[in-house]
Amino acid sequence: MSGAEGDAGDAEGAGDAEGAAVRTRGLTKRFRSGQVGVDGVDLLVPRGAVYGFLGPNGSGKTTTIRMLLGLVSPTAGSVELLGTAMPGGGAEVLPRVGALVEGPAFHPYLSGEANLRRLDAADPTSAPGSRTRRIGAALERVGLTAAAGKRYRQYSLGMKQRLGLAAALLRPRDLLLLDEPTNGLDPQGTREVRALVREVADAGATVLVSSHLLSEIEQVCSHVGIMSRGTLLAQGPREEIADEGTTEVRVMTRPDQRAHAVRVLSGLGLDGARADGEVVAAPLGSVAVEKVAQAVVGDGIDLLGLEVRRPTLEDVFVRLTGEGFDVAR
Ligand SMILES: Nc1ncnc2c1ncn2[C@@H]1O[C@H](COP(=O)(O)OP(=O)(O)OP(=O)(O)O)[C@@H](O)[C@H]1O
Repeated sequence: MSGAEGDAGDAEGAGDAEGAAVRTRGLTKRFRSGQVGVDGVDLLVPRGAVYGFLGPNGSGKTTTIRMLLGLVSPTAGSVELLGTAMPGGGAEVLPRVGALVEGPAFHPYLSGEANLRRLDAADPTSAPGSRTRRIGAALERVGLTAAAGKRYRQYSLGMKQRLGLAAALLRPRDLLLLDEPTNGLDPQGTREVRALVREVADAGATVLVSSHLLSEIEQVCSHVGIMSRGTLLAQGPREEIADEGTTEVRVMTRPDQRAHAVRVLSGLGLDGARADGEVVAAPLGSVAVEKVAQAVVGDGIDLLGLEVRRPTLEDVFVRLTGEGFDVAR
């Protein structure tokens, strides 16, 4: 795992920093109120990554994404998108960047389709001749074809999110920055967003996608960054981050045999063996799981089940912060 504390050596290991799609150094935002929303964040999103930008509500994800896009000016620190310094290089690089951020400028009385038409027409680099086809394709990709003619103000939150995504996808992008794209979507919509993220990544784009719901996004990410209270606690390839957690063995026995099972596991050198609800659990360490099974059965305990539980990102998050992650809406 790359420590987020500006450990350049580790951070380079997460990808070629020169070829990073997003690179920030010491990115900081102090609001007028004096509150520090983002504090010294060194983001490194390698090209081609799907980077899950994870953290509970209020941890600083939106403010960071807004600073990446030049919508909020940092108090300190620097931003590079696709190798170009922001905000100075915005005119050059932003056409290659699609963004979904809260409150996009959609007109409430125009239909979804008419809104996209306006946005597309405002883009000096988009060809008018292919506009209708481009808009139709974007609406189709986000599943809004049927609601294309409905006024924006009549859209549900999920439909608004989809239209925001369609706007981000109006043209081919090298980088997509999506702030909470699954907000307001039902499970089916959430699955569709994941599929869409996979699709644009497969086509070669880099995607940074924020979420306060780990479970919604974790499976689609190649990399993750974990935010808490304005700081980036960890970032790197997802597998490496998850490996920082502890693999546990969980033994199911009859209730009257649990204390006995705890003793057997402790006898194998598994420190921290304990009865945990219906099971007896312990960090597995370097002990092979079959040894655990043999020892339990060998000592006359009825082994009703055995599970090896690999650490999830949520376990890692809880260990790093001492706090729970939002797991439900
Ligand atoms: N304009 C502002 N003025 C003062 N404080 C702000 C402002 N914008 C955000 N904050 C504060 O900065 C912190 C980070 O907010 P931010 O919206 O970046 O978090 P987030 O991780 O995106 O959360 P969420 O998932 O709820 O959007 C919060 O404590 C928030 O209240």
